[in-house]
Amino acid sequence: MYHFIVNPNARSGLGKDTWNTIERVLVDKNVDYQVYETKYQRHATAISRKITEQEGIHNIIVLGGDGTVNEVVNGIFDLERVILGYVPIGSSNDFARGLSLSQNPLEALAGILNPKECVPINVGIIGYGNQKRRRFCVSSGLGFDAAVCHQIVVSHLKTFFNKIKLGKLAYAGVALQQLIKAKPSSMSITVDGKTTKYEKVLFAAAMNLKYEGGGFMFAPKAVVNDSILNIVIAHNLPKLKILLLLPLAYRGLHTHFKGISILEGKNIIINSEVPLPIHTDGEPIFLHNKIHVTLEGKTLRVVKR
Ligand SMILES: Nc1ncnc2c1ncn2[C@@H]1O[C@H](COP(=O)(O)OP(=O)(O)OP(=O)(O)O)[C@@H](O)[C@H]1O
Repeated sequence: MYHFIVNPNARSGLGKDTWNTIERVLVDKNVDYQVYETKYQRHATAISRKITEQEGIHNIIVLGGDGTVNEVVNGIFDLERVILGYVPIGSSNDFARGLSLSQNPLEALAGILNPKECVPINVGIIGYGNQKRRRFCVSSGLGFDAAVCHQIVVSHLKTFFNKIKLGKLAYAGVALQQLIKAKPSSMSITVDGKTTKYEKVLFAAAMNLKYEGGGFMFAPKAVVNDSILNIVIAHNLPKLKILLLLPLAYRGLHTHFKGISILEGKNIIINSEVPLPIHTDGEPIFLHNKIHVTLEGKTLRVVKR
């Protein structure tokens, strides 16, 4: 039995259309499936928790964007008892990009129904506030990148630009606006017990996969199942230089420049002098000074093709 968790609203309604196409194939092929459409924020977490609380191995297929994958993974009761399939239709698709999954829905479905390769992936955990925790698959961090995610959610720009198939333009516009507003902060970053102080940090992100923000290859050396997180720190950078580095980051070339530091480790504590927005897989969480990032002990199997 395949459990499809579908965000009909992903990419401003494309989720529903894609599901209709997928469902025709499932009916045609006589596949045993159950569909659950998400109706509100975090609904996908409740659905996946309910499915995975049952005994046995569960085939869960997510149809949505990175945010829906994040919500589903946060609901999984036991990571080792799930095989996750993914039909990516979000605006960012960094999870699919980082794992080199097909971004063609029917091709992705064919792989899910007849898998040739599954990859075990590490799952990150961010701790913040009063003992709150969230899992992530792509990245989690604080500062500028999280501020962009916040603003995207409150501005409705993404809905408009998605409708005219230019979702990425919404991110570019908001990123520019947030860059102008950004006030870099001092941070002390402890990785596996070693603390380094950084001045004027624009953002610090713990990355499990290479890409975030809709295709920025911020961590070119990240490997999804090496049990190591890459911590990308952008610090002491004039804003004009950041504008020049962002396009280079699409190809991972920003790492050659002063002001970009990348650390590696699995137990990370970030203390910021001022409270900053934080995010998990692009889903915003409000302002915090301190985060603790690490990895789950168990991996999650994802159908690759
Ligand atoms: N029925 C719904 N109506 C409105 N929002 C929903 C609904 N179902 C889920 N959501 C919320 O939509 C948000 C974003 O969804 P998702 O990530 O699937 O698509 P996206 O934003 O288009 O893609 P991406 O995250 O890759 O940019 C999630 O935070 C989720 O909680």
